Amino acid sequence: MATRCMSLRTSTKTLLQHFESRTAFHRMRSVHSHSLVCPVSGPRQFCNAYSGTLRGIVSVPDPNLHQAASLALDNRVPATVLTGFLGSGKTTLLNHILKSQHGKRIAVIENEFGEVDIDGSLVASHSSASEEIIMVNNGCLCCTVRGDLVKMLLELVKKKRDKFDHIVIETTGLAKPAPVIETFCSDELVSQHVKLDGVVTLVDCKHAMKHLNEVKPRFVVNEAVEQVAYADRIILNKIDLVTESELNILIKKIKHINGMAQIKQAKFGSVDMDFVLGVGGYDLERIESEVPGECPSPSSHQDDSGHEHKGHHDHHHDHVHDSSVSSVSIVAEGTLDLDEVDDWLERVIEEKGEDLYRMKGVLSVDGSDQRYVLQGVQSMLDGCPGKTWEPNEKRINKLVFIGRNLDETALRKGFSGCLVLH
Ligand SMILES: Nc1nc2c(ncn2[C@@H]2O[C@H](COP(=O)(O)OP(=O)(O)OP(=O)(O)O)[C@@H](O)[C@H]2O)c(=O)[nH]1
Repeated sequence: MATRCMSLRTSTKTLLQHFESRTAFHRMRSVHSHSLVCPVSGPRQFCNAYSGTLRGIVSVPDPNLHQAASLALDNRVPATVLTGFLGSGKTTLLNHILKSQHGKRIAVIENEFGEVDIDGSLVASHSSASEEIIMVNNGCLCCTVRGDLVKMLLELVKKKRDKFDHIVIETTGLAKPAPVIETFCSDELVSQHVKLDGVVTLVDCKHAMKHLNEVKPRFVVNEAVEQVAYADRIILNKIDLVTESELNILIKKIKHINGMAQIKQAKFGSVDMDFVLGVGGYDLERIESEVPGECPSPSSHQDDSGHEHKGHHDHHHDHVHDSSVSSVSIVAEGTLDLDEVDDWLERVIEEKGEDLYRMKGVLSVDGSDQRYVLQGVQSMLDGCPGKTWEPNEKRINKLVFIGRNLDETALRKGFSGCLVLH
């Protein structure tokens, strides 16, 4: 049975220990009492949210509870977070989801600013009666009503678990996705019953560029950028309102921010349901198909500041700090010293703090015939051994980082430092 860790990165050698101890959960816990390990097929117990400067593994779950949980198959209910700027088409997509024939019973959590639940009535009037629609009013899920989200998720799974198969959470257009995502990891009870399936971001093709380019005061988050950065799936909606060249410029911009998410174009949120539901964006088992095999912008590209990078396939040019949110993809052949990777990623997380949004990777580890897959959200890391390399297969490492002020040169250097030279 493979093991998995989900941890705040403080102690060293964690990845290595998880890799080496993948068949020995109990041994693992005693060897590395700070780690949080659970079987790959069982429910993730919880992980720890970053809290200020406190960086440590907070607790180890009760072994009995953990064992019981690991025995049960993962029957947690999947949850999709629907995000996107004001008016981008979230409610339109939600109605599409509720009316489509996907065979899933959907519970909806709506988050509406203001006292009148307009979106709720819009959704309710369009959908069949079987869906459960819960409103969270007067606040934004990402801040004031995050506790309400926890309460609602728990109420849903405890009292009505047999009535639905999937939860869709529509956030307000001004919501920051990170705190909502963290709710699924940092709340122990929620993570026992609900698993985050994916973050689906709606982009209003007509107005997105303006919002993405908006310069905010220092320390003020550009929500539109963050919503794109955290997405597992991006729907470029309202394509009927833009020209092809406008659309292409927008796509380039979005891929620069998030080189990992799959993108689809749509009118009135009309996309296949398997693009939205059952994404598995946080499943280590599916990481490999999610990590792109190439750098997202192989040709020369222009960033927000308008300065051009004479890029080429492997981006080996000197890249100064990009002050915006962007993604850096590393695709390179070779084998890595997992111990070094562990130290390096720990340093990256320490240094970047909350500026590191998302990370996914498939690594070739020295001395092992299995891939090592990992993913992270901010300071949380989750990793485990994956599929076996074929005997003659090229061992290509793929790593994608999405965040603010990413120093591509430093990331590439850090990665190279972990390669084993034979
Ligand atoms: N032309 C056009 N209009 C669209 C499209 N998708 C949605 N709309 C319209 O855009 C408006 C806003 O759509 P909503 O689905 O309410 O957007 P929302 O993201 O839920 O809006 P907020 O809840 O205010 O953030 C509605 O009038 C929709 O009918 C599209 O693809 N093309």
